[in-house]
Amino acid sequence: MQIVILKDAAAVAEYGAQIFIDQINRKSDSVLGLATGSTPVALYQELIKANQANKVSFKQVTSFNLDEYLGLDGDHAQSYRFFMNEQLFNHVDIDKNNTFVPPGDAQNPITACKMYENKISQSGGVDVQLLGIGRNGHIGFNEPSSSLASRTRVKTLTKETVEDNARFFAEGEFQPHLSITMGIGTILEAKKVVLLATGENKADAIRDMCEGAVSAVCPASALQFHQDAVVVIDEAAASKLVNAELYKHIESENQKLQQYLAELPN
Ligand SMILES: N[C@@H]1[C@@H](O)[C@H](O)[C@@H](COP(=O)(O)O)O[C@@H]1O
Repeated sequence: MQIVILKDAAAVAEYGAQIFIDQINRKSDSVLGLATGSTPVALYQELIKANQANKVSFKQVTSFNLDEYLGLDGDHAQSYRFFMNEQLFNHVDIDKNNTFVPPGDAQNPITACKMYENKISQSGGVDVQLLGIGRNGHIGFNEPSSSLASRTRVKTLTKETVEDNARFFAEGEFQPHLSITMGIGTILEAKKVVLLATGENKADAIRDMCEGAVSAVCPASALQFHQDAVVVIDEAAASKLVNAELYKHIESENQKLQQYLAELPN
């Protein structure tokens, strides 16, 4: 795990966005795994800015979102499809036909999950997967106790997650307690994974993910098994890490190495 600790949320968004921009500029038909929640919004803003400044083009990009509420169709203002359109897709040159979000309105959600998995495989697999993290360590909607080998499936949300996400729903409005989410096994197959977290309320989850045992109690800890997982966090989210100084030291050494490699003659 590469753990990058930056001063604030704006720096986290910029750093994360640059990974995606570099990826697309290296491979124009990249397959991106995308995430919702409030944390990625600033990263999406950076991508929109870069697209509008012609620094990156999404014309040949394909995307797969992590998850969706079961029971909401894509026109529902709280659906993750709607969120992605509003926060990113409507503002960049991506072909929306190449953007996939699990169908929250599927008549048969079990079949829909299998089809979603097949679609990811047919696309060649995800090149870079963006992730946020829930306060309880969930990724996508893989709540504690999720199998670390799980595939895309229907998951029940915990009371904590329903409460955390209630802020987006109007009082009395139907709020789903079920979701369709990529599994942890699905996420681990992405060639690269970038997890962003900001703010003190994520500090426990970040500590458990990076320094705790690999366990279904903290689903994000499965990323310890990923060969190329980058955790980009601000000082507040890093505040409970025992080895924060070590990670900063490694990062500064890593940057010197990158600089050295960049200056090597071809
Ligand atoms: N399914 C999403 C997750 O993918 C996201 O990581 C989490 C944290 O969201 P936020 O970034 O708003 O804290 O919220 C939801 O539960």
